[in-house]
Amino acid sequence: MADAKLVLNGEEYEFPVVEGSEGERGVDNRKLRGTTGVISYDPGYGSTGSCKSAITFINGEEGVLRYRGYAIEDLAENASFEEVMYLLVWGKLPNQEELDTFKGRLAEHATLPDGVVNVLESLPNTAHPMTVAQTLVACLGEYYDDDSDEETDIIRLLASMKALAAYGYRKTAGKDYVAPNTDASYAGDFANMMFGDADGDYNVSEVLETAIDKLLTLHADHEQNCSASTARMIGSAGSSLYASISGAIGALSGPLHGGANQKVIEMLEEIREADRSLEDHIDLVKDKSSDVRLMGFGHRVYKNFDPRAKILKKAADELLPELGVEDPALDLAKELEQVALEDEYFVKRRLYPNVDFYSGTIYRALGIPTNMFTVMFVLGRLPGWIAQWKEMRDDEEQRIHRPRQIYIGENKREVTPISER
Ligand SMILES: CC(=O)SCCNC(=O)CCNC(=O)[C@H](O)C(C)(C)COP(=O)(O)OP(=O)(O)OC[C@H]1O[C@@H](n2cnc3c(N)ncnc32)[C@H](O)[C@@H]1OP(=O)(O)O
Ligand SMILES: O=C([O-])CC(=O)C(=O)O
Repeated sequence: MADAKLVLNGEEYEFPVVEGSEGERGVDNRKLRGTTGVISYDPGYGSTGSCKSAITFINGEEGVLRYRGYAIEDLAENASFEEVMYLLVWGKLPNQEELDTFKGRLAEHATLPDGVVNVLESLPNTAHPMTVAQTLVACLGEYYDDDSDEETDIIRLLASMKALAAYGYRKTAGKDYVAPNTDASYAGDFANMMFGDADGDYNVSEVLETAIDKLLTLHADHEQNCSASTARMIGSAGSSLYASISGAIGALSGPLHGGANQKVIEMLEEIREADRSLEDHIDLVKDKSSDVRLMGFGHRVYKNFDPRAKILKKAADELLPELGVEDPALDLAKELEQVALEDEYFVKRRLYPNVDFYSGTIYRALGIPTNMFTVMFVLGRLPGWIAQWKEMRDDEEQRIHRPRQIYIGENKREVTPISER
């Protein structure tokens, strides 16, 4: 039986190849495209480049984030979310004519097909909004009876997402659906469908519209994170855009990923309700047996600071007074950040607030219910997922995503009769 080699933390180990595998059949793996005889063990893919990408650049040491070369700070300040969507998906900032055409196409596809609304109606009111979003995206493509092309699917999905998100909320709130307003901005239309009066005129304040627009931009892409990788993984099998994005929503819902924004507010509430000191909470987090993490802290790539967390903290400080909202959770979050950043445990592991730490206090001030926070993330991240999916599909080197494993199970065995086991 041949042995194969495993490289683990720079050291080589030998392990037996199970009979019948390529090694045994005498295929020299190294001669096959991209299949090496040595499989590196990299759980969680911490140091595996899964693709080449021209979309988003991150320097985790310096806290730099750029979409297509533009700094996140610049885009948040000087570009609308529609421009950012266009930039991510089509690779350039649109000129006025391109932007108008894009907005026109979004408006054309903004109304949800009746069948999708029927599916929404059939879901239980207790379903988590992320389950609702994932379900509706998975079936959206089934309700168009034409042979659509890739570009139309992209537009449809981008255009539908704001109604999918807002209607999910209105259904559980027992409110009538508000029709899309094709003259409004993306952020404004979402806000109107979410909070507007079904019979009333468009009446979204500039503060609300601007805040949502910026939040969406800040969340719009983040290279090969878990959900974007999921979209690429699913799409690499030739699966549809809808299937890929639906899977990405499932990945984002997890508390270690986008679901952390909901968990942060729940954690802050729990600390307040239990009247627990911040030091005690930090001790709980540090106690590995508690399995409690400081939600909204830590990041695979940022090891110094997350630029979005800085922007969001400042935005929360400015926006809450502007909205006339006082939220003790914001002060608590700031104090908790301070206590954590002075603690050796966090310093040593280079754990800092991530994008999810302050976003929830803003969502809450805007009137968005806690269980909708991660759906807000979906709304922002959608163009990033689409851009990643499209880039993968357009890449000539692309092939089905298929990591290998280090088999650690039993070697070849034979079935013994049940009476002898
Ligand atoms: C949009 C986003 O997805 S941003 C991330 C949102 N998620 C969260 O906020 C959840 C809390 N954070 C985490 O769980 C992690 O920091 C993640 C998932 C973001 C990154 O995980 P990884 O890169 O795999 O880091 P990993 O889990 O290996 O952590 C490294 C060390 O720091 C510790 N650590 C990491 N994050 C935290 C945290 N938030 N609280 C306490 N300890 C933490 C780990 O226990 C580990 O300690 P050890 O070396 O003693 O075992
Ligand atoms: O990049 C990651 O691992 C998580 C993510 O999506 C983000 O921070 O926006």
